Amino acid sequence: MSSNPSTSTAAPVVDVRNITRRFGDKTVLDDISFGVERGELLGLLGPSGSGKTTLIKLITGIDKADGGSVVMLGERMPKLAMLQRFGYMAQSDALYNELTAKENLTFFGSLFGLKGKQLGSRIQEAMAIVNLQDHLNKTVASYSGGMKRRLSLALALLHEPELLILDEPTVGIDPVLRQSIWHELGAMRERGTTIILTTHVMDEAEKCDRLGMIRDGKLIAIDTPAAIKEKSGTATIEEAFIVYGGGVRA
Ligand SMILES: Nc1ncnc2c1ncn2[C@@H]1O[C@H](COP(=O)(O)OP(=O)(O)OP(=O)(O)O)[C@@H](O)[C@H]1O
Repeated sequence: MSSNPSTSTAAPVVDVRNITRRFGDKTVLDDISFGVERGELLGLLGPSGSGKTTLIKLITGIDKADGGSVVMLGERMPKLAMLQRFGYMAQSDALYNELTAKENLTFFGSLFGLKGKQLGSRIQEAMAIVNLQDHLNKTVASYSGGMKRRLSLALALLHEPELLILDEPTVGIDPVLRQSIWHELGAMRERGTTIILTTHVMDEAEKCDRLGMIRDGKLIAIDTPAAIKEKSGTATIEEAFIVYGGGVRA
């Protein structure tokens, strides 16, 4: 892996180096390093409170590390101008409830520089991906929790960013739609989109190119799901997590 992300075509899309984040006297992320390659789908897996969202916020530049660095697409984060270069879906939906889905999409689309016919067709495409095309003109206040998650995902996809950062994208989404969203994420990855997401769901973890397993703020393993299982001598990711996290290697 290149040490200079701005000069090599093989440079990671995201390069996290020795990241540490503390809140008060609590170390929430402890010396985490990894790179994400172009077109890779990296899953971050870990129990509640392990530090996944904190890590995502540091990558996006919403939060700043106490130590270490994040370089995204060759730029040291945080950097405001980078907001247009990636799509971000936060854990809690950042939507205007009193506006319709279309108005939300139009507003965020214009922030990303989309307008006219292009904006209109992107709105249709993004809403079709999350199967909300029939609910475009409803106010967000009338949406269910799962519909709001899906609209948040449509917003993150709207400007076809080269990097997608999704914090628990499929929470509250039924299994059928979850599968179709994963299908779409796979298609985007095939087209070269780099995807970083967090998940609690083990069968989703299996679909990632690589998995970063986080426990108590430490990256306890990062590898392909197959390699993680092989190295831990386990049949499932869930078991591997226990082996890595608890140190009770088979
Ligand atoms: N702004 C903050 N101030 C103080 N503590 C925080 C802050 N943000 C996060 N934490 C703490 O950092 C730890 C990691 O939180 P984080 O939200 O990153 O975990 P997570 O793995 O994303 O959990 P979940 O899966 O439940 O979303 C938790 O103990 C949390 O209480």
